[in-house]
Amino acid sequence: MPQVSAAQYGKDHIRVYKVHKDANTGVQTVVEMTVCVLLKGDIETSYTEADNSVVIATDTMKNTVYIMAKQHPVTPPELFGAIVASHFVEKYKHIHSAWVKVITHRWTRLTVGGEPHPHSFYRDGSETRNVEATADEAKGISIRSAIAGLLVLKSTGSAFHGFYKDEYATLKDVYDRILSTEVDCGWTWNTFSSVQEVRSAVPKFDKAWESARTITLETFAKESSPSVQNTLYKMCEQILDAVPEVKAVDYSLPNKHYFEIDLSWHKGLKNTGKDAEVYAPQSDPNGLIECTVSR
Ligand SMILES: O=c1[nH]c(=O)c2[nH]c(=O)[nH]c2[nH]1
Repeated sequence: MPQVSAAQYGKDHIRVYKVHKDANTGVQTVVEMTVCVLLKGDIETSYTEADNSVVIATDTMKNTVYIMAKQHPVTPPELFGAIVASHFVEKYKHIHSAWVKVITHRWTRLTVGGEPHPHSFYRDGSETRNVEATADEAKGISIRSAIAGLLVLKSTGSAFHGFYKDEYATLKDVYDRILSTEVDCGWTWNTFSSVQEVRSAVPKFDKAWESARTITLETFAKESSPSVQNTLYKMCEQILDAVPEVKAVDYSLPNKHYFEIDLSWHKGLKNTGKDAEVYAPQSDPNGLIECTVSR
């Protein structure tokens, strides 16, 4: 007899924008998010018996996100994610776990004539601040905060040599290479027992995001990198040091390769090794280096 061994459902790509208007100064502040909600619980019969009585419509989930955004702060995203996730497990007896992902997009205030503009913004890059909050009846609220889509490149200060060589290996040791990656860096907080506890931690969330971002960028720039693996580990160590309330840090780093081009066929042009100037950026395949470092 087949049985449902795992099931969750929800609404993805709920796009929400919220503006805060300061009545005294006229300064407006905006937040744009893309939210995903996935619910688990006693919902098997909706799959096996077409029993829709247990189904909170995904349309209802979308409405709920709008209402929560109206009634509560949407920043920091850790708090908003926890509020939305907890709502579903508290409101519906048969829902035992809710996973909410909040992707916050960048709207950076424009500077006009040297002054911050009161209501105009620009998208400075595809980087996003992401939060996954899971409210679980039994386990409390777990939160993973992350930086995603942060594209970086260094034109020197990276090497890769001494790797395993056998009859399948063709890559040569390289002592000076281009290193480029799109950072996905996450940090998982010690579990919270309630939304109230998340609320008490509010000042820590922005600070942790700033620390993780600065550590990532500065280590990437300053470190003479022997491999993506080792540079990534050094970033994890520093974030664990900087944010005592997190229990684990993870990175997923694609290695975006830039290949040298031998142009010697054209009038003996030198364009390899120390003479390399023109490279061919590769879109695929790419290396993918991942690691989680826990205390
Ligand atoms: O930093 C690197 N790590 C690898 O595991 C690897 N593999 C590879 O081909 N190039 C690189 N670079």
